Amino acid sequence: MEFYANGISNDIGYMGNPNLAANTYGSSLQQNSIESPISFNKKPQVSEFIPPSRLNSTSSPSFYNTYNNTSIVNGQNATPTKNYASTSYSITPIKNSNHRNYLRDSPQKIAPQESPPTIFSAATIHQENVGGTTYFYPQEQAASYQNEDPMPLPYSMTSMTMTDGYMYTPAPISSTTNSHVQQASIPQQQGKTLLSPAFFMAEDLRNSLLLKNEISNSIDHDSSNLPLEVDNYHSLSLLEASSNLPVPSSTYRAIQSSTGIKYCLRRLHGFRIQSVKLMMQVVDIWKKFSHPNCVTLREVFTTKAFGDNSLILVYDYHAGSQTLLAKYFTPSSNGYSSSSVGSAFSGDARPFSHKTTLQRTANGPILQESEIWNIIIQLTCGLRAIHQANLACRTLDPTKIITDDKRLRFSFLGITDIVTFDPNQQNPFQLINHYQQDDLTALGKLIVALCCRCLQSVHSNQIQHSIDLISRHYSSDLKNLITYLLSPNKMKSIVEVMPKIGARFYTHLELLESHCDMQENELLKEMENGRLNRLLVKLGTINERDLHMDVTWSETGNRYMLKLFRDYLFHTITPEGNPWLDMSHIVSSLNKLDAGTMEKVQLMSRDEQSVLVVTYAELKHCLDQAFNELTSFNVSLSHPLNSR
Ligand SMILES: Nc1ncnc2c1ncn2[C@@H]1O[C@H](COP(=O)(O)OP(=O)(O)OP(=O)(O)O)[C@@H](O)[C@H]1O
Repeated sequence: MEFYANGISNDIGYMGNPNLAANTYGSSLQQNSIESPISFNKKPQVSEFIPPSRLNSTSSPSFYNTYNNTSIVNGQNATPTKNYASTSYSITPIKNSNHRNYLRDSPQKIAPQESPPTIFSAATIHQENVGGTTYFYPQEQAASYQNEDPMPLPYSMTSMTMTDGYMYTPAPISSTTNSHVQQASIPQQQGKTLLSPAFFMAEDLRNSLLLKNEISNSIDHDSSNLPLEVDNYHSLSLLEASSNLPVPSSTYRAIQSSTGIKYCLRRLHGFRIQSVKLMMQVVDIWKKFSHPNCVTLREVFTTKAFGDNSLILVYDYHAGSQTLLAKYFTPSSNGYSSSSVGSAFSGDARPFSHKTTLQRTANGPILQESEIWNIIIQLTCGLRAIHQANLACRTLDPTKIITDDKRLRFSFLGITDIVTFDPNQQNPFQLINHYQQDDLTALGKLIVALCCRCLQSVHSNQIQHSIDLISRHYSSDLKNLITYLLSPNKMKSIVEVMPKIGARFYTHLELLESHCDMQENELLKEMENGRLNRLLVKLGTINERDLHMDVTWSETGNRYMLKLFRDYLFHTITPEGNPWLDMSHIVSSLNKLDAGTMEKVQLMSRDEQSVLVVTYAELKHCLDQAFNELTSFNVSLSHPLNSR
C-alpha cells in the first residue's frame, strides 16, 4: 500500500481535477484518478490528514461529516494520527457506525452555534476504529460515549459558512430576508408558523399571483367563433364585447406566437386608414411612450381575419385588471360595489343620493381620503409623463383607466389620436395644449365622481352639491385641488398639481418601497429555489443513467460519488433504520454543493463497505464534469441548466 506524504492512500484519489485535489489533499494527489468504485472497497491503511490551514476551522459540522477536519476511510487498521498540529480545532464525536447513512449526532451538538463550539487541543484527541472507520474525539468525552444511548435525531442544521464570499452570506435570523439556510437553523421549537415565511411566499402575494394566473389562463367559451389566428397572435379570448364608442370596437386577450406572451388587443371594426404612412408616425410616437401608470402600445396592424377591415392595436396585457368604472361605480347585487375581479361588471351606475345618512351611495360607502389621494398620485404621475412627452391622454374617464390590486394605468392610450387622425392636418399634435387642458378637467371630474362615488355627481346641475359634500367629508387640500382642476378660463398644468399633493407623496413612496422590499425578498427565495431546482435536475439526469450501452456509467468514475451523494441527500436513515427526512438537510447540502465549499462530507455505500470523505468542491466538479459529458450530446440542455 502506497501512501503520499499527507497520509492519504492513492486508492482514494478519485478526483480528476488537479486544482481541487491540490486544494483538498495536497498537490501529490494530482496524479490520481479512480475510475471504479471497486477501488474504494480496498482496505487501505491510512493515517488521518488534516490540512494545517484548516485545523482551527470553526466551520459547522454536517450530519455526516461531523468531523470536519478529519478524513475517514474504510480501513481496518488505521494508523495513529501523525498530522495533528499544535493548533486547536473543533471536533464532535460520532458514535455507532453500524448503520448506513444514519444520524449520529445529538441536537445539542449541531444546534445553531450561537456560542463558539468547544475547542479541543490535539493532545486531548482520542482515536477509535469502529468497523474499519477511524473516529476522533476528545479524551474526556470518550468514556462517556462508550455507554451512551443512541442519540436523538437532530432537528436543525447549523448556520452555514461559505467559501470566499460566495452567494450565501448568512443573515440574522430575525431578518425577513433570511435565506433557506438561515431559516432552517431556527430550532423547531419556534414553531412552524415562524418558519413558514422562510420557505413559502407571503400568502396575499401568492393568492394575488394565483388569481392573476387563473384569470390570464381562463378560457372564454364565447370566443369559439373568433379566428384561430390574427396575424402573429393566437388563442384569442374576448375581454369585452363590441362597444360603439368612439368607433365599434372589441377587446381581446391573445398570445403572441413568437414569444408566447399575452397581449391585450383592441380591435376597431371596419376601420379604414386614410394614410398609413402618416398614421404610423402617430403610432410610433405612442409606441415609444412607456410609463408604469400607462399601458404600453406595442404595435398596430390591419387584418381581414374577422371578415372585415379591422385595425388592431396591441397593448400590454395586465391580468386581473378591471376598469375604475367596474371597481368604484358599479353596484353589486347587495347594492354595493365590489372590488373583486369579475363580480363588478353587472348593473349600471345609479345616481348618488345625498339623503343617505351613512354617506353611502348606490355604489358603496364613500372612499377613504387616503385611497383617493393614492388614485390621484398615480394618475397625475402617468398624466405628467404623458404631457411631458407632448402628448395627451384624451380618454381620461373611468372606462379607460384600469386597476389591479394596487396599480392604476391609463389604458388604450393613443386610440383617440388614431381614430380622429386627419391626414390633411399638417401637425397631428397642434391642438395638444387644448387636449391637455381637457385632460386636467377630466381628471377634476373623475376626482369629484370618486369622492361622491357617483358618476352623475359631475353633471352641471349636481356639481355644486358635490363640492359641498366634498368639503364636508374631505380635507380642504382635496377640495382645493378639485377647484383648481375644474376652474374654467384658466391655463392649468399638471406640474402645478404636485405641490397640492404635498407630503402625501412621501407616504406613497414609503408604501411603494416597503412593497419593493417585500417583493425583492420573495424574489430572493424564488431565485434560490430555481437554483436548487436546476441542481436537482442535473443530479437527476446523471444518477442511474446508462450511457451508450454502458450500464455502469452512473456507477463508475466520478459519477459514483454523485450516486452516494444522492443517497446522502435523500435516503438517510435513523439508527433504527427508519427514513430520516429533513428538508433543511437537503437544502443546506445542495447549497454547499452549489457553492462548492471546502467543507467535507462523508458518503457511505449502501453495503457500508465504502466510505468516502469528499469536499463539496469535489462533488461540484464531478457534477459539472458528468453533466457536461451529457450535454455534449444535447446542446439545448446545457444552456438553461448551467445558467444561474
Ligand atoms: N391592457 C389591459 N390588460 C388587461 N385587461 C385590460 C386591458 N385593457 C382593458 N382591459 C380590460 O378589458 C375589459 C374591456 O375594456 P374596455 O375598455 O373595452 O371596457 P369598456 O368599459 O367596455 O370600455 P368601452 O366602452 O370602450 O368598450 C375591461 O375589463 C378592462 O379591465
